[in-house]
Amino acid sequence: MITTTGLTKVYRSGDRDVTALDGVDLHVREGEVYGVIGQSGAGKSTLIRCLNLLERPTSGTVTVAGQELTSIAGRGKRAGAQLRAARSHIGMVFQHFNLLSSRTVQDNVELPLEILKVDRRERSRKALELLDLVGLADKAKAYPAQLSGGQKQRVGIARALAGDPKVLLSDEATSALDPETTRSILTLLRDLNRQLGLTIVLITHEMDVVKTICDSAALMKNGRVVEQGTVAELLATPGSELARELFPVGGEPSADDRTVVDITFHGSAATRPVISELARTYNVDISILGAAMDTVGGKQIGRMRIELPGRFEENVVPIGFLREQGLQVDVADVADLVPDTAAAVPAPAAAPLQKEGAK
Ligand SMILES: Nc1ncnc2c1ncn2[C@@H]1O[C@H](COP(=O)(O)OP(=O)(O)OP(=O)(O)O)[C@@H](O)[C@H]1O
Repeated sequence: MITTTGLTKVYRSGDRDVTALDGVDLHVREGEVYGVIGQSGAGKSTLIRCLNLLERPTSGTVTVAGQELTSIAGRGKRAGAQLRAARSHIGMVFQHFNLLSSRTVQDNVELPLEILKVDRRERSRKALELLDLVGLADKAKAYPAQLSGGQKQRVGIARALAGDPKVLLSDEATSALDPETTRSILTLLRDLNRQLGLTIVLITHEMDVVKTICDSAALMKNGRVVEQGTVAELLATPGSELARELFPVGGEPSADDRTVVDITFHGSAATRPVISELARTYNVDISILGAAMDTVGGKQIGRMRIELPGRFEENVVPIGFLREQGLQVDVADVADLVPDTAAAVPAPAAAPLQKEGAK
């Protein structure tokens, strides 16, 4: 549904250039909820704004629903009309809602339809239908100031859907909301994705958002996408930072002559008794050091850190057994995990994906 190739954006800031996007190749499949995560300044906002050409990329291409937007050249009248038409298939939701305070809720939702020159009756019909869809049928005549944050975002979502978009872009849509309201907005986005077959790209700095509704995710750093794929693919990728952030498992070994193994379960492997099979088959004592089980995009996924007696060389066969079961198995470096040794040689800390402050 969305493909970018070599997407690059360089801003001129005073007398220096800032490369906000540095050759981004993104692939978003039709009907998926795709999360882009990264720290403040990683280039997430720039990426999402380039997807509907709110921001003109310096180079590279953007193709949405088969149409290459970046080939609609220039800023003339004709290019403007073409771009408006293409953009009507792409809705956008903003962190601070961007509602017009002087207009009623219904008139805010009708705004994109006015721009598309839809007649008044049809505009009104469509706006009321969308307000019903987002659960605000009774607020049509209210003004934004009379609404809660969550209700304002519902209006923002209804407005974004006015042009019957195939794609919805969400720029930190929940980061101004409290946790409960965040959950209700994420549920609404998930329902819209399923009911309307809407493809959703959302940018966020919260791993919980990815965990709650995303089928796929990309991690951005310094203007580049450093990891991307379905959540299951990421979990199956050795050393994936996103997988580690999604399912952090801690736990230190009881001594340094132990083997520590991180196991990722998904699909049918999540429900098989592999640990007890391992213990029985190899008559080995297994300690569970840490574990996290969760449901991601409706699928059960989990990670577990176990400890086996003896060093790695003594555990090659049991580890091979786990791999044969189709599990993702990563052998941890015990020297990094034992506190005394780790203090002498500090492991690089995984930077928390937190916003460092509002822009
Ligand atoms: N209009 C602009 N002019 C100059 N530099 C800009 C502009 N917009 C963004 N940048 C720079 O581009 C880089 C990427 O910014 P961007 O807003 O895309 O990051 P982000 O990941 O969305 O961050 P945040 O989570 O804080 O919103 C940053 O270094 C930023 O300072």
